[in-house]
Amino acid sequence: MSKIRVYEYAKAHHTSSKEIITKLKQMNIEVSNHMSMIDGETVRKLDTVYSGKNQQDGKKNGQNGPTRNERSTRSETGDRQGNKPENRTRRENQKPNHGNGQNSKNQGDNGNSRNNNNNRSGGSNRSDGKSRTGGNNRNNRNGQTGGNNRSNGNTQAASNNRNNEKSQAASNNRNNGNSQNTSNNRSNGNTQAAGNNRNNQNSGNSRNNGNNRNSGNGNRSNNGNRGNNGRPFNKQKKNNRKNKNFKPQPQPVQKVKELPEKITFTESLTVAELAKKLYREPSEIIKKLFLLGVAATINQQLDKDAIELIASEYGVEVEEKVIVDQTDLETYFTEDREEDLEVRPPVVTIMGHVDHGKTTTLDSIRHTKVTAGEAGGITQHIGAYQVKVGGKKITFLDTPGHEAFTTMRARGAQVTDITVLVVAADDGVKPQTVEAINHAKAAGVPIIVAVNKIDKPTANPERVMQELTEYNLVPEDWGGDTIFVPISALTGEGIDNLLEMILLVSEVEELKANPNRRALGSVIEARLDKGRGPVATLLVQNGTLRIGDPIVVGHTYGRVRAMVNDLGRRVKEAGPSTPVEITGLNDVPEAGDRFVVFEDEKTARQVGEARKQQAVQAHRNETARVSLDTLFEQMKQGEMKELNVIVKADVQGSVEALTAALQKIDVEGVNINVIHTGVGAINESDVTLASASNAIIIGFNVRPDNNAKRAAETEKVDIRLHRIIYKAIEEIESAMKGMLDPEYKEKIIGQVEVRQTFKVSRIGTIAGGYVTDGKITRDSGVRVIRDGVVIYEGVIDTLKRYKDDVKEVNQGYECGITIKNFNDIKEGDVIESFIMEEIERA
Ligand SMILES: Nc1nc2c(ncn2[C@@H]2O[C@H](COP(=O)(O)OP(=O)(O)OP(=O)(O)O)[C@@H](O)[C@H]2O)c(=O)[nH]1
Repeated sequence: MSKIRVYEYAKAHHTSSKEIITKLKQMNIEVSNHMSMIDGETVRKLDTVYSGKNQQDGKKNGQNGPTRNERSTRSETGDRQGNKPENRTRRENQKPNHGNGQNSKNQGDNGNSRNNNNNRSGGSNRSDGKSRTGGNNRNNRNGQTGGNNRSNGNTQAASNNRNNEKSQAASNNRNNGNSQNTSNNRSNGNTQAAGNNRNNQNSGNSRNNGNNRNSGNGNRSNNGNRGNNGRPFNKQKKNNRKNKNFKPQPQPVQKVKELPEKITFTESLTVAELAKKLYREPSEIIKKLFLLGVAATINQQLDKDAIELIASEYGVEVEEKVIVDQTDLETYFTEDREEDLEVRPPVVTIMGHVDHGKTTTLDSIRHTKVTAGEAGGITQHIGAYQVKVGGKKITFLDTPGHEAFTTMRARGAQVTDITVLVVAADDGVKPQTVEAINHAKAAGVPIIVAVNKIDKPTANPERVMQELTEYNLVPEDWGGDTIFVPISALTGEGIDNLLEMILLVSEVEELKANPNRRALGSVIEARLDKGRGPVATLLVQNGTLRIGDPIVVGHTYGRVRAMVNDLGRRVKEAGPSTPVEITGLNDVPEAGDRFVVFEDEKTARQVGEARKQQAVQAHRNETARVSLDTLFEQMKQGEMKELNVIVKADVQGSVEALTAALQKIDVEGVNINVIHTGVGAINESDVTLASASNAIIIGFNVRPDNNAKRAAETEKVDIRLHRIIYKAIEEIESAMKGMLDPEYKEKIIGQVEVRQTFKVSRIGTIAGGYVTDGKITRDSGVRVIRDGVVIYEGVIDTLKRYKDDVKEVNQGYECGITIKNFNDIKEGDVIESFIMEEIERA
């Protein structure tokens, strides 16, 4: 036997998936849920249990009701073979009755009555004579052919048959809206006791309950009932013929909609929603859930498991639709299958200290390689260029420096594969060299060191190597794994070697992309061109970009109108790692923005417009960066595992002391990671790095310069300034423990002009004043200002209006004030009232 799903097996064996799963567990066969596949072997094992059990079920209790088709088949057999199989059918039909307590009771009764009925039918044979035994079978057969009534008529009162006739006719009509049972009830009502009718009502929709009903009737009415039964059975058969294969809910007479083949949902469905999708009454779903041990209300949300379980009960396939945020461009940056990947050129950024030769190196590479290789090309600055070395391409971002690199990274674009760190051999490691190292390390990008200016007589490459070992950049010759290439950007010496090394590292990095998909990548730079409109240099990071592609770039969108490469040539397509300048966007994007090509322009426009809206909204809300104030919250929510810190101080000694002390802080769950240290003022580069790495900056005896201040404000970077090391440590530690004291800010709330003073023994000097501005409150702090100078600061002792103590006095009113421990108040003094307000933490 081939593989089969648990629920299919359960269906086929008239049992619940749950029971099969339990049974399998008992057999030590693990299945996760009802959708799990079971193999032939397992099926055989199950068969040993269920094939026997089924028969028994059939004989003994029929708890696991068969599908109706089966039921009808059996009843058919029963009809042909005699009472016993019919009896089985009836018992099996108990299942639908489980729906509510009353029903179950009835079932029990019915079950009994059914049995009894069989007995009775035997008995009835006796009592009714020929009519019953023969009549029964015949009836059923007749029922099939439509001659039922007549055969019944032979044995019973004609009126009964007529009733049946009528009732059936009526039932056919009525059934359109109601259950068959009801109709049966009515027909039975003519012939039977009212008690039956109640049973019928309880029985719910199932036709089989009709049997029960009939069974419950006295012998006298059995014939009539059988007549009734005959018809439904008959109908069942017709239905059976229609649906050869299993159809769990074929209520043929009712206009119940066919079950859908498949239903879909996202996240969850309420019982009512699921019922609607399955074209079933919610009560039916609630019953099923009840049988599965879940007491649910109509508005209850069902989880995926419950939905699948219920759907499997009906044999309906379920598909969960995961909502993808179409506007999140990151979701399009999906992994490719290994077999679709092809090697792509590395993207290289050149970093280093001022004047160490970054630009000269970039120019040197470009001139020797680009112009020589691509004859006739007029190099054009588009923010990046490609060179060919031995048939392999390398892409250089030609905005040197780590600022651009980190700005891009801060915007989520990690475009660089390899960093070339240019260090002048005559100058050695300088602050920006260290910054560059830290920026590259924070981004996890491999570093190749280009020791530049080796043509200079003062060049000392050894010293550079020595100094860099301090930053874990150890040359291979010295047992490390960093590639050092001595070059002279000016003379071109060593440039070829540098390029070779870049290719070597890129090979190790196994840089690959899939050229056969819609393009995705990042913006290198963008500007507004007077003639051409918005112009953006895009770096294709995956896929192939083509002219005419509908595209979303950051918060802009459009269609790629024209593409120009770094040689100023028009191109029709650009593969992975290729920089191209495009036009056709509706607005100017920003460097570091992501771009994604869409299938059609409509979607691109929708996504682009939605992103624009979001950007406006986001700008209003401003994303929360890590700050000491929110650190504890983020730690609690498990968002922070590592606190990135940048340390800037006045002297190297302080930097080291502070760094060492920070690293010793031991608070469970969070590590402190000092990503960059430096001597001197906090600069813009520190802020960009902090922003890109979600770090906080600690300044010791240093201040941020104006650019840094501005950048920190816009980027929402938390800068903490200290003059005492242990205070800095304490602050971080308490922030990590969630014990940062609230911050207070003074707020001046009013001014009182002293117009008179009264000296009262035992009380002191009372100032008779007039509130000229704002108000003064009983609990506010006060400052006594005389001739623009604060002469006393304290708190109010009493505040009165006439003789009454008051809580506050507003502008335009007079009041009497005494100040605690201060009696030197004079006419003309101004009493300033203030309160300390807690600053809301971001
Ligand atoms: N002798 C010698 N001079 C060099 C070499 N490389 C660069 N220079 C000189 O060093 C100076 C600075 O070079 P740049 O390429 O502008 O340095 P940079 O790192 O780009 O400088 P910034 O753009 O200011 O950060 C220029 O005068 C270059 O001519 C070299 O290999 N040898």
